[in-house]
Amino acid sequence: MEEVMIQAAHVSMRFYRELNEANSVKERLVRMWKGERQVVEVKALNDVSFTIGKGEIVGIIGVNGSGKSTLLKLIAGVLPPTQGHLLVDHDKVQLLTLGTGFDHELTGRENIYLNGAISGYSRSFLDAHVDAILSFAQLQEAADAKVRTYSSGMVSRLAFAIATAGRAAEILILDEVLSVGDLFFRRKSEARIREMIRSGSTVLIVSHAPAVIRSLCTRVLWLRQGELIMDGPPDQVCTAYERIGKEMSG
Ligand SMILES: Nc1ncnc2c1ncn2[C@@H]1O[C@H](COP(=O)(O)OP(=O)(O)OP(=O)(O)O)[C@@H](O)[C@H]1O
Repeated sequence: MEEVMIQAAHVSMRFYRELNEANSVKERLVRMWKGERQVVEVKALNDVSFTIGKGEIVGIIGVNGSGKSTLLKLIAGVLPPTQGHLLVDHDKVQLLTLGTGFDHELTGRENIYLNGAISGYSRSFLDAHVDAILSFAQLQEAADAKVRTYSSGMVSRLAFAIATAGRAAEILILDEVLSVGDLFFRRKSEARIREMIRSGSTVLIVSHAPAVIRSLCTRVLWLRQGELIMDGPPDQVCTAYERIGKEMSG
C-alpha cells in the first residue's frame, strides 16, 4: 500500500442517551431524586479497524444509524473515540457537508460570503470566486434574491458550489453532497468531484446512492450497527448490501 493516510485500530464510540427524556428541568430533578433516571449506552461504533492509503476513494455505506456520520466526525477530529486509536492528520482533512451555515434572510451572494467564511475561505478568495460560484450553481439571475425564495434544489446547488470552490484538501470527506439538484446538475457535480479526485486527494464518500459509490469508489466499507461487516471492491460490497436490502423489504 502507498503512504497510509488514515488508520483506525479497534475504534469504538459510545454515546449515552437518557431514556424517557424529561420534559422539564423540574421533572428531571424529580426523577433523579426518585432514582428514576435511566441512561442507555449507544454503541455508535464497535471495534472498527481499517487502513486507508493515499489516493484511495473509499465509499462508506450502511442504513440509517449504522455509524457513518460518527466515523466521519472521528476522522475529521470533531470527536475523539471512546476507545481505540485513530491515526490521521486532522489538518489535512476537509469535510464537505451541505445545508449548514446559510441565513435564509440574506441573498445568495451574501450567503456565499457567510458560508464561505465558515468554510475557511478568505475575503479576497471569495471576491475572486463569487461569480464562478454563482455560475456553477446556475444562480446568476437569482444572486440578489433572498435564499428563502429559492427552491431546495437551488439551495443545494449553491451549497455544493461553495463547498467545492477551493482546492481539494489531501483528505476529502464528502458527506451526502452528491445526488443533489436535478440530473444535469448531478452530472456537473460528479464531474467536479472527479476533478478533485484526480488532483490526488484521498477521498471518503458517504452516500445512500449505490450508483454513486459504484461509479466513483475504489473500495467500500459497509457498517452495520456500528460494526464494519465488509470491506472490499465496490461491486462486491454494494451487491451484498443491496441483497440484504431486498431481503429485508420483501
Ligand atoms: N450525539 C449523540 N448522542 C447520542 N447518540 C448519538 C449521537 N450521535 C449519534 N448517535 C447515535 O449513534 C448511532 C449512529 O449514528 P450515526 O449518525 O453515526 O449514523 P449514520 O449511519 O450516519 O445514520 P444516517 O444514515 O441516518 O445519517 C445512532 O444510533 C445514533 O442515534
